[in-house]
Amino acid sequence: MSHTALSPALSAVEKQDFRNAMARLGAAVNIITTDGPGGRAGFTASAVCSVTDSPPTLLVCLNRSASVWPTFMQNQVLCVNTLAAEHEALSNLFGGKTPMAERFIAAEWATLLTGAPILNGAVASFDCRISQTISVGTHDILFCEAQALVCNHHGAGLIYFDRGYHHLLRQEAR
Ligand SMILES: NC(=O)C1=CN([C@@H]2O[C@H](COP(=O)(O)OP(=O)(O)OC[C@H]3O[C@@H](n4cnc5c(N)ncnc54)[C@H](O)[C@@H]3O)[C@@H](O)[C@H]2O)C=CC1
Ligand SMILES: Cc1cc2nc3c(=O)[nH]c(=O)nc-3n(C[C@H](O)[C@H](O)[C@H](O)COP(=O)(O)O)c2cc1C
Repeated sequence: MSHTALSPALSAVEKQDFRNAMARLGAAVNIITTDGPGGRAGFTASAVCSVTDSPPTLLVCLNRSASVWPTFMQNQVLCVNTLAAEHEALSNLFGGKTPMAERFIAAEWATLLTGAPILNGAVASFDCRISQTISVGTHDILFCEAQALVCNHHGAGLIYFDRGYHHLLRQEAR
């Protein structure tokens, strides 16, 4: 049986159409930090998700053209700091272009096991070692095995949806 390929004009998804559709997927906002021999760095990421609880693993997608990419590759440790509603301005600071020292001075940080900066007041922080990296297109998928956790059960979460920030409150807190 022969198959007729769809013409590229019908099957190809334009980059901008893909982005417009992706903008409709609400996602938590995170600041991903690292520290170690390569120095300290951090960036804002919405492309983060849970992979498996055994071993406890998340993934983070990082654009290889980001200024922070070499630092993460050198350090091989990172912390996924999931932001609270109050961290909207911080999210923009870590979202690109701002010099690294100016990003970190705007908040308070601690460390746990790996030395990656833990953000004070984050709704959750996952202190991780990078266990595996896979390149897909422009991005690297970093598989991150949690070594230690901080979980904050109070306060509102921060969601990025339709190219804007939204605050999430538990139903009973409204
Ligand atoms: N996964 C990523 O690398 C993301 C990058 N961004 C960057 O933040 C800035 C502002 O983004 P928006 O206001 O949401 O407008 P936008 O039109 O650039 O992006 C809309 C949506 O498309 C997806 N997206 C954007 N750039 C992407 C990329 N290079 N690779 C894969 N998916 C991508 C994201 O889900 C994003 O929310 C842009 O520079 C964008 O590239 C934002 C969200 C995710
Ligand atoms: C809301 C938001 C979500 C983002 N999500 C991602 C992401 O998941 N992956 C990524 O590589 N960049 C993401 N970015 C862009 C990076 O934060 C930005 O490229 C990074 O700070 C490096 O910028 P620089 O090269 O100017 O340092 C996001 C930006 C914003 C504002």
